[in-house]
Amino acid sequence: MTEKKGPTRDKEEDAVQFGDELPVLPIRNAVLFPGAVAPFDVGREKSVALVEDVDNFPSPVIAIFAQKDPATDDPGTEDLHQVGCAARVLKALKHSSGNYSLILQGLTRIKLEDVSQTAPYLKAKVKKLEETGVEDDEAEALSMSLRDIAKQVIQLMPELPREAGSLIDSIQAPGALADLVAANLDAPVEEKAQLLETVDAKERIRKVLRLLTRQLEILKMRERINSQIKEEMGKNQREYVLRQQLKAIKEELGEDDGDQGDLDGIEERIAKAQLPNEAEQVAKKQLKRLRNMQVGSAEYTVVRTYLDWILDLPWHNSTTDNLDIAQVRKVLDEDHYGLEKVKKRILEYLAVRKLKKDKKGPILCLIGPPGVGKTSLGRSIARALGRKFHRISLGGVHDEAAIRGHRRTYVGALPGQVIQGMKKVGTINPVFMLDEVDKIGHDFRGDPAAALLEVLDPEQNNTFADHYLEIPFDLSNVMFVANANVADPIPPPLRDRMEILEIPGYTRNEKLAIARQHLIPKQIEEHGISKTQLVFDDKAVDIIIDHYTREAGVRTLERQVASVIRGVAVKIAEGDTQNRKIETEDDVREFLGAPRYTSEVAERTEEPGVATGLAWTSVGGEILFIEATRMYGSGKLQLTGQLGDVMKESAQAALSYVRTNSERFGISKDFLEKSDIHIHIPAGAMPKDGPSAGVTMFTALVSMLTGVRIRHDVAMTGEITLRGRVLPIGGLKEKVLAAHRAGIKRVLIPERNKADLDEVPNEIKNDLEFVAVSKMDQVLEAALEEKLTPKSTDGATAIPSTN
Ligand SMILES: Nc1ncnc2c1ncn2[C@@H]1O[C@H](COP(=O)(O)OP(=O)(O)OP(=O)(O)O)[C@@H](O)[C@H]1O
Repeated sequence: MTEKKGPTRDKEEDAVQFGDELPVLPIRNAVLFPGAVAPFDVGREKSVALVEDVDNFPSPVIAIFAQKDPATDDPGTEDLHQVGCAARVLKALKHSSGNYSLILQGLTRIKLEDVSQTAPYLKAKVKKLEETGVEDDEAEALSMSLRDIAKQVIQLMPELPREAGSLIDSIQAPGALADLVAANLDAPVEEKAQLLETVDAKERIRKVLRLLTRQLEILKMRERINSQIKEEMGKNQREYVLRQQLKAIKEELGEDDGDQGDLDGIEERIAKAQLPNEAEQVAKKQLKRLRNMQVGSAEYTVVRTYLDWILDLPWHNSTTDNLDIAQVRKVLDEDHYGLEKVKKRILEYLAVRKLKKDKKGPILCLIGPPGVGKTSLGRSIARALGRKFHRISLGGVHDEAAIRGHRRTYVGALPGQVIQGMKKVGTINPVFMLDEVDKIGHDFRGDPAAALLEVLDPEQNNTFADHYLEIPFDLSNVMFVANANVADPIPPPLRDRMEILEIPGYTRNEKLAIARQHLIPKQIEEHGISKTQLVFDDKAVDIIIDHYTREAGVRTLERQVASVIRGVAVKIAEGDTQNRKIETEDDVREFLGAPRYTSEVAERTEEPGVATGLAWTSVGGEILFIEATRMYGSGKLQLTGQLGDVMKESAQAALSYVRTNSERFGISKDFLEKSDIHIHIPAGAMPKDGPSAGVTMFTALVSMLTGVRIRHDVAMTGEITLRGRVLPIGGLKEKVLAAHRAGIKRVLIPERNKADLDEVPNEIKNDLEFVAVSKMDQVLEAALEEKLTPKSTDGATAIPSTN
């Protein structure tokens, strides 16, 4: 739309007089409409001749016809559209080149008729075409919509002059309005020529409306696209400008904006890292992505972190194993006292590894109560082999992702503990300790045990797939060692892959030796005290073991020793130069306060009706007291102390056996007639179950009913039957150790458990008297202070007034 409009179109053309014959000026690529004022450049020979002759015309009016084909240089009438526009030459400006610029004002539609002259320029007869079409309501309505749409178009075309809108308002005649809009339409010459040919005003408006509406749609679309682009550009531009500013500020402050350099650094690292093929491909691809990303965007950070993970992993780094078995034995002995069986098995395991290079072997799993040195044995194996050590705690792990990581699509995703551990140790062959495999759980987030199986399986673990990493990682050189408190809860598929090595609790003498040889020297050194400044006498260590700890392992013992040493350290730091020897009860009390545990067996079993039993828990063996009492009632048996079903049933069985044999034991046979019996096992917060307390409950009942006390130095364990037999139980070794710790002298064990005594250390066996029993009568004989006298009369034992 390059034409400029003249002012309103009045009936001026009618005033213009022109004869039938007019000089013809062919124009290319444009159509002149009546009422329009437009500039034209004229350069063709004939056209220049025409312009130069204008002054000789009776009036400066010429005929303008558009060429059909703009390429025709010397058009005849057949090359022109047959409808054109008479125009007045308002101005003719001659250029130095000889060309002219004309300003023409379109006057009226004309039709080309006969040619009267072809040289020096075209002249032809023309016929004025009168506009047809009545100015009725329809014409009015059509021009209103034309005005409307034209205004919308003007709004969307900021390049048009502001007055265009008011110009449209000022033209009333529908035909003239159609011409005005047609002249300014963005349409091909062919279509404009057709508009010029349409003499009927209403018809013309319709055609213009069609073209204009199309233009409006195109403009709206352009607007939409523009605003979208602008929006995006705006965001990018803003970020770009801010980044440039940030860069400038950093430069001003002398800070290095090393992102690009950073990426070059990564490229170098990839080249040097000798990654496996797949990892290298991935790393290169990610680096390429990174280079095309906005530095500091969220995505950039994610990719950058991922690349760091790939590059930080030990794909090749390894330590050389020291498989000198004698040397390994020396290190294990240096770190741990005793544990002969376990150490022997570890040495065998390593010896096989030395001879047979394939890495398939069972996973060693150390099982025992807390503080017996399971974790520290793992550390010791690593030290002996010269490998790095890493510990993964599985206690309470419910989620598969803890082992195998989260997919990178998660916000804040990370690899699982295995890959994290590999990065931390930095070698492909560390010793990995899987802590507390018995505490592993599973829920809706997947089964960590299944993931762990994949980690441990030598068939699969050379291509371990972490969800975050997504590149296979070789774990086949890792030596896995597991530990747990008890074997039962370990998921069976995992247990199948493991070779269980049991570490029972320590005896008192072993604890003393461990303290003397390991814990005390280690703690003294850790606290920066010299060996002369502080000496522990064995007697003091015994006191700590007996009165300040009650455990199967040595963790509390180590803590208490450390407490004493800390106390001494404070004194030394305060300027006390005196060398100390911790020897007596008072010395210990000075640093540890009053004793925590006293032997309560004697005290508890002072009265009839209390028996000492032996239990086995995940933290080792324990002694427990079973109390029985009787009160007025109607023959009910009440059981308290959080007992499981099996234990309750064994209490029932014990009572039934007493009832069946009451008279033999010297108990009146109607002892239940007017009384209730209550059996309680204190330490009620701890759930207890299993049949092995049957013997103890039976003994407590008989003692209570006969009034004969149980020997305070006797403890017992065993399951009972209604026929009075004693059946074997589990965990004998732990139970015996617990009895020994509690100062018991005589232990009653089921006959069929006698073979298990082989596992009990000799020093303990020497301290204790074992009575193997197969019948309840034997139990009573060995446990009660007095022999029972059978009853032949009906005199029931009195119900105690207290209790
Ligand atoms: N036989 C031993 N010789 C020397 N030190 C020992 C021995 N047994 C345990 N210790 C020491 O006792 C402390 C506790 O051991 P550790 O932490 O390995 O126990 P743990 O069995 O792994 O316990 P948990 O099951 O609670 O993890 C460590 O300092 C360890 O060195």
